[in-house]
Amino acid sequence: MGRVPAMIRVSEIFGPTIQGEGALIGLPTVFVRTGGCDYRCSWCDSLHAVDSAFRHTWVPMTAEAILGRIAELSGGRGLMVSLSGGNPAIQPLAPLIAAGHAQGYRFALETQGSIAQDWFADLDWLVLSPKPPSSGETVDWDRFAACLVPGPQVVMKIVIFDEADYAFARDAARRFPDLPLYLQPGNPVVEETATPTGLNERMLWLVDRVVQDGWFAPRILPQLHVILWGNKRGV
Ligand SMILES: C[S@@+](CC[C@H](N)C(=O)[O-])C[C@H]1O[C@@H](n2cnc3c(N)ncnc32)[C@H](O)[C@@H]1O
Ligand SMILES: Nc1nc2[nH]cc(C(=O)O)c2c(=O)[nH]1
Ligand code: SF4
Ligand SMILES: [Mg+2]
Repeated sequence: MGRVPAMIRVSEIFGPTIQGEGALIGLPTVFVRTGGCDYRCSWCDSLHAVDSAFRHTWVPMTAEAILGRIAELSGGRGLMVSLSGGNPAIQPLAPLIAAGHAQGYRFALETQGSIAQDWFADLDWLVLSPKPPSSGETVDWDRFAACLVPGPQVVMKIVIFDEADYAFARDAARRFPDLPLYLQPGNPVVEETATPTGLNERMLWLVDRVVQDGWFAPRILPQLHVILWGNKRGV
């Protein structure tokens, strides 16, 4: 009997669009958003992939089926695939990454760093996004450090809403001085039907804060997709 392929729980697959955040900003990307998360950040902009009330919308898919959909969306041309969620680290993604590489795709994975997997080593990019105090979650730094496997380009991306989050980012930078750091202002209005407000003001506050401190290591970037499309899903 053949092996039953492990199922990946998928909330949505969309693109190509541009990566709106962090190190790969602006790069044409297909997103695979998995369903389910071990965190529940107070300001999560992707609750439809976190809250179990949306569980009925998550579809179990094989790696082969997901690659088929990526190929449809990309016209079969290799491009960057972003594995996000929810927490994609809780899904069996190793076969998808291996088969996708063979077809010319590259893979970035976005995770909070709460769960490490051996197969992170097979990624091209690993975006670790430890959660600041405003999220209501608490980082286990030992678990976070366990995510730092050799292989992918690893970067850190931290969302900042307030002064306490800023202090958290400074502490994270002291703990992991070798990780390129991206700071991203938080979007406080995440309902799909609502228009985000005050994005410019938050960005300006953060730029000011960093520059006034003489802290010249991080890059400060807005969520480009939110500027362009607001809280619309699937972009
Ligand atoms: C929805 S999460 C999914 C991946 C993973 N669970 C994580 O948090 O890294 C993708 C990225 O969006 C960020 N994010 C979520 N809600 C946000 C908000 N309201 N404003 C700004 N960034 C947000 C997260 O911090 C993370 O960097
Ligand atoms: N365009 C675009 N860029 C993104 N970067 C991170 C996203 C995410 O929700 O993981 C995201 C997203 O949903 N859309
Ligand atoms: S860890 Fe990521 S997906 Fe999970 S609740 Fe927080 S922001 Fe949302
Ligand atoms: Mg998002």
